[in-house]
Amino acid sequence: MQREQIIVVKLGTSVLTGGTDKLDKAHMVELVRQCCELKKQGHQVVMVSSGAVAAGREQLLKSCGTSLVDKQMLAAIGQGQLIHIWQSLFALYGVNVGQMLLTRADVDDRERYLNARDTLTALLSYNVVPIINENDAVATSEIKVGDNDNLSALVAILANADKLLLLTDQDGLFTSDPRTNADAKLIDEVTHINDELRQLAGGSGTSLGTGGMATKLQAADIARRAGVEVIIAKGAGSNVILKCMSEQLPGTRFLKLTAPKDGRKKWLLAGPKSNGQIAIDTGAISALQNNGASLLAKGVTSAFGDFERGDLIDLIDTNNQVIARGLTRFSRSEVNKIKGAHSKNIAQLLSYDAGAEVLHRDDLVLL
Ligand SMILES: Nc1ncnc2c1ncn2[C@@H]1O[C@H](COP(=O)(O)OP(=O)(O)O)[C@@H](O)[C@H]1O
Ligand SMILES: N[C@@H](CCC(=O)OP(=O)(O)O)C(=O)O
Repeated sequence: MQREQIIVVKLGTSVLTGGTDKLDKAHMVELVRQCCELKKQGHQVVMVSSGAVAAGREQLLKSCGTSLVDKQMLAAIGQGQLIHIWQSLFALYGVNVGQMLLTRADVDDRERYLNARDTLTALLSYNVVPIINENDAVATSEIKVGDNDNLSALVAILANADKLLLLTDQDGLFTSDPRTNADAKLIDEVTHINDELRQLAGGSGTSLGTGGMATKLQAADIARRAGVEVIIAKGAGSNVILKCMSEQLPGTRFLKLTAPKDGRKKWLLAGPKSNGQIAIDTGAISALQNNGASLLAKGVTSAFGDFERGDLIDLIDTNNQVIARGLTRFSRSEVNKIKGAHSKNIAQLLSYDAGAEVLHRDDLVLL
């Protein structure tokens, strides 16, 4: 018997419509049945459901544009319809659902992140299935997560999940888009996500999906760092969710990494937008990566962007690769004054004593 787990199931538009221009309600029943079976086995289920725009398009019964405001309008029409369908299907099994519509701002701000986390935890503690989507009707590009793959990774972190199932219209990540390359091979296990792998993952093959495999890979990268196992698999067919749990399905499995124990570090991984970058030298990188050290001014070579004390920034290496992120103790102009300086000279350079660490090890996560 498996240990009880928290499982986030992300259902792409492709799964919910079966590639048509309508929601495939018969398949939605099948997905709900499996979620309820998991609950019977003692697991907790969180659903991240796309499909609001598709449902809106179906309701409007006439073609509508593809501009941001058109999509927002379709989402406003479709989200109510979508949650109504989920609610009635789960009710067949006597299971209640709770809707949460999130935007980037709900995870960027630590207070709002904690509020969202508390709501999610409370829903689970009452045996309710949270059904989550982006709040498309109000989210503009500045405050959007932008795709439900990345949103589901953030949800997996919020829910402290064990597994994230990204269900889509392909068996998993292939060596190239199988829609355009018949020789593409399924990659069944991923232990490292690097640029080579990222180049294999293309965008969506249809006008319905958002982000394609590229955003699924980004999501897998975020979630696995937070200790969540990620599986990309095909959402069509029978018993897909149950088969994913028992590893019987073709799919791409991303092995999880050791997660930081500290909740604040997990929040940093959930990816609040960074306000700038601090470039550091190889000595500093080694101290951070090998000794878990804090970042001292001595290792800083330059600073970019517009950041103040307490803002989230990325630490980059000499190839501009982000190697860590965290909360800075100095603004950009202060970092520029003290970069390369020995800790004992900082107070003199700034004319006040603000400590020696640019980023304290408690406030940073390695990537
Ligand atoms: N390397 C790849 N392996 C598999 N699918 C890929 C790859 N590159 C791009 N894709 C495309 O990603 C699509 C799935 O993403 P998307 O259309 O956003 O679906 P969803 O609605 O499920 O999120 C596939 O149909 C495929 O065309
Ligand atoms: N929030 C949008 C879906 C966005 C999205 O990422 O779509 P998909 O790539 O189909 O998972 C909607 O409900 O229509």
